Formats: sequence, C-alpha cells, structure tokens
Amino acid sequence: MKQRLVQLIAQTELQVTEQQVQQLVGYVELLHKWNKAYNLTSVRDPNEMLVKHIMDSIVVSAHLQGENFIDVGTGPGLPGIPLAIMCPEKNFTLLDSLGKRIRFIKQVVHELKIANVTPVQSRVEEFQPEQGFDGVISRAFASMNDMVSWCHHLPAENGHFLALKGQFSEQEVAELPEWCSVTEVKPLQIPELEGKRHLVILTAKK
Ligand SMILES: C[S@@+](CC[C@H](N)C(=O)[O-])C[C@H]1O[C@@H](n2cnc3c(N)ncnc32)[C@H](O)[C@@H]1O
Repeated sequence: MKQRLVQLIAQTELQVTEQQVQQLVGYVELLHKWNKAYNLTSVRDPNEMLVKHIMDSIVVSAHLQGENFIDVGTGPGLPGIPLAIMCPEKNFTLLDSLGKRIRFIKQVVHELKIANVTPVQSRVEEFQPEQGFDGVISRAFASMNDMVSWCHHLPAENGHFLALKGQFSEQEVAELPEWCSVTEVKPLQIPELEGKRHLVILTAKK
C-alpha cells in the first residue's frame, strides 16, 4: 500500500516525507480496521481509500492559507486527518456531531502521534470557538448554502469557507445567502479518480 501511495503522490506536485507517508498509510489501516465495527465509510477497499480519501484530501493542502482550520462534518477525519499530516505547522479542529466518529479520530491522533489535531464532538451550529478560523473546510457535508449558513460564526475576520465539491453547481451558487459570495473555484486533479473535483472558496462580503 505504501508503494502505491508513493506512486499516486508522484503524479502530483506534492512533496511528502517518509514520516508523512507512514502516517497516511497508518490512517488508512486504522480506517479499514475500525470500519468493520464502526461503519465509518462506504469505501471498504484500502486501495480505493488511497484515491477516494487520501489523495482527494491531500491535494487541498496546496491551497491552505493561514494557520487555524476547522473541518466541519469531518466524519472519520476527512479531509482533516490527511491535511493535518500534510501540514504539521497548521492547526486543525475536526468537528462532528457523532460520538463514535470523534472517538475514532481520538484513537487515530493517539496511535499516529498527530500533534496538530483537536477533535470536537458538537453540532456545528452550537460550537462556539474561542477564536475564529482562517479556513472552514468541508467535504460531503452539506450544500454550500447550508454550510455557510450553519458555519457563519466560524471564520476569523479574513477567513474563508473551503468546500470540496464534485461538479461545480451554478444552482448551489444561486442559492447562497446574500452576505456570501464565491471568490475562487479551483479545479483539483486527483490521480486515478474518475469524475471532476473542485475546491470552492467562499467569503463573507464586507
Ligand atoms: C457524509 S459525512 C462526510 C464525512 C467526511 N467529511 C467525508 O468527506 O467523508 C457527513 C458528516 O457530517 C456530520 N454532520 C451532519 N450534520 C452535522 C452538524 N450539524 N454538525 C456537525 N456534524 C454534522 C455527520 O455526522 C457525518 O459524519
């Protein structure tokens, strides 16, 4: 599995250390092991997880500006765990309302010695952080309208929302609240993944 991950990463411009590869593979192994009991993801095959979960998450690391990020509706830690492994100098709060998913993330952080992740069990609408985030990230969480509406209190003054999406939807943009606009849409290239992927960056109007 390690060899395959190295080959996939070599098809991108990302740089990784041996330790980061070990941690990413370790995460897939834990996801595969715990999935049987905890039903964490519908992707059952570890090789498929490398593409659909690891590569799909880490390509976003090239687009993160700032220090403090929150991954809302993180589920088993996606994209937050792979991003935290790729960016050890940044801090990631991983939030989900389901206790078993947050318990799994705590175990991952402990076993893989990941120092820059704070797991939080809460509904996002009820979470009141001490300070705002440079980036509010989500994947497979909600429509963009629901995401920004539920998370409107989370970005710092110059922070952004970052939504990982498949096909870019003009319909979703049309439904956004008046106070929020799309500032950038970045197409993402994920080796061996069929279908389009985009990172949509949204900002509150000043
Ligand atoms: C489809 S899963 C996506 C998980 C992960 N982001 C991924 O890409 O695989 C959506 C997650 O959002 C969580 N969720 C849904 N509504 C939420 C809310 N209001 N506050 C916090 N978490 C929520 C669910 O518990 C679930 O784990």
